[in-house]
Amino acid sequence: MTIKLLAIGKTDNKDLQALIDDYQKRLGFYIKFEFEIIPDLKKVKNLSEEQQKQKEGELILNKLNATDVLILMDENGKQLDSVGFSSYLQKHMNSGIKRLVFLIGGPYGFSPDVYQKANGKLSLSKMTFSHQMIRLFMIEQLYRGFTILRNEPYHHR
Ligand SMILES: C[S@@+](CC[C@H](N)C(=O)[O-])C[C@H]1O[C@@H](n2cnc3c(N)ncnc32)[C@H](O)[C@@H]1O
Repeated sequence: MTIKLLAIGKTDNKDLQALIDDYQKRLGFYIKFEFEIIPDLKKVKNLSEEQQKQKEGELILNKLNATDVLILMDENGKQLDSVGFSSYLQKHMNSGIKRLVFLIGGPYGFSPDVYQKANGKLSLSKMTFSHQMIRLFMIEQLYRGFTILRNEPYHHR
């Protein structure tokens, strides 16, 4: 199985990018991992929030394969602890799917079309994080999940 993390908007912050690069590299030792950024929309001044979400949604849906399992990162989604998340990953790997896609929305969240296409929603907290920071938190949780599955001494229960 491949895990893909799809997000909207490039990170300009070099420190954040360096941490993402570090965890992305570590995660790559455990699983085929793809991280793709859809560039921010241009000329958004004249677009309402709804129109912006709709356009982002079209770009997102174009990136998906028919067989992908799509999980939206959403503060109102299902909450798991890290051990539970490692089991969640194992369950998806056992199910024989080709690619598990975790999607991080833009500043205003997801369009109705994207919600409709989703197979599930996952929350990292009831608090809202920036669309830039959540990608680091998610990659770290993926890495942590695989260290738990391998019984490696990164996660302390
Ligand atoms: C600034 S938030 C958007 C918040 C917006 N109110 C919404 O309706 O989603 C940007 C993106 O970060 C992700 N995100 C932020 N906090 C999260 C959390 N606690 N758990 C999971 N994803 C989160 C979601 O993918 C969200 O679409």
